[in-house]
Amino acid sequence: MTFEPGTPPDAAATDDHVLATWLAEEAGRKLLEVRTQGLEGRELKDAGDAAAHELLMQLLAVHRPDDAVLSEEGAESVDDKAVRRSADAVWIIDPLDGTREFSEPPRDDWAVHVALWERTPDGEHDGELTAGAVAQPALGETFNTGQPPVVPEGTAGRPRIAVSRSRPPAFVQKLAEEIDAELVPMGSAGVKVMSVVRDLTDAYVHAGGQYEWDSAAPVAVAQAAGLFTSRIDGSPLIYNQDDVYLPDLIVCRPELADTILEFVQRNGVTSAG
Ligand SMILES: Nc1ncnc2c1ncn2[C@@H]1O[C@H](COP(=O)(O)O)[C@@H](OP(=O)(O)O)[C@H]1O
Ligand SMILES: [Mg+2]
Repeated sequence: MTFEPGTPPDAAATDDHVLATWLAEEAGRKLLEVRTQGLEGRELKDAGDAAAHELLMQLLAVHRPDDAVLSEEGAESVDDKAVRRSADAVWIIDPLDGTREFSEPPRDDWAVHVALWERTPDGEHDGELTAGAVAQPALGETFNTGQPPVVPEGTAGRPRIAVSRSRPPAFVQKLAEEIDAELVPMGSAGVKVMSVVRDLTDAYVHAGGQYEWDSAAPVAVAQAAGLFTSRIDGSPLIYNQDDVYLPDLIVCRPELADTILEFVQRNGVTSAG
């Protein structure tokens, strides 16, 4: 059966958490369909990126016509950026995070990210993340800020650190040796953050490059679940900036934060990794 977008729950008209969750799940359904079309490699990656982006843009135009959108797959013009920077509400989306893993069925470590940034004129920064959802369609799970996940009690004796499958930063290897942690490779920034939420790992530490869309929705969910989140220098993660390059982050169980921050500082780790 060919995918047709459905209609969101009534609550999505006024509840951004519900809309974010529904959008991530609809894009996930679309991506699962694309995966059945017999494409491989680069063609499958490109088809997935494009299909999920177009669907989310179309649905946001219908359901939140007044809001701006920042998408990994959208080439942002100077005018688009001006609109986004002056908007009161900006959806920050990564239609397909973990594109490489999406193109390697039956891997399930890829995700759809949908986050909402809202302006807070009296806040310390221009605004903050106020809603988000991370769908892992091949797992049949969506994590969201409306019903924040409950992080289980830590089960691991040794800490486990989620890292990129394809480009694990060298300093994370050194951190793991120093604190006797195990490295757990997997695709997708969203999946790595959700692995901390799900107690499959205890931390995700990254530097060396990433963009706002790679972390916005996962960080919104992690914050709602009570996890520690920051840049590697301990400063807050700030979204909807002029330059959307946001190359480093830490998401971890609160009890690990001091250890990781102290390691980063002592070893002079920079956002370049
Ligand atoms: N050094 C880097 N520079 C730019 N983007 C990076 C990066 N390392 C990871 N990313 C992005 O972060 C996401 C997770 O990567 P990884 O699975 O290797 O941890 C990927 O998003 P996309 O799949 O949306 O491109 C990837 O492009
Ligand atoms: Mg991404």
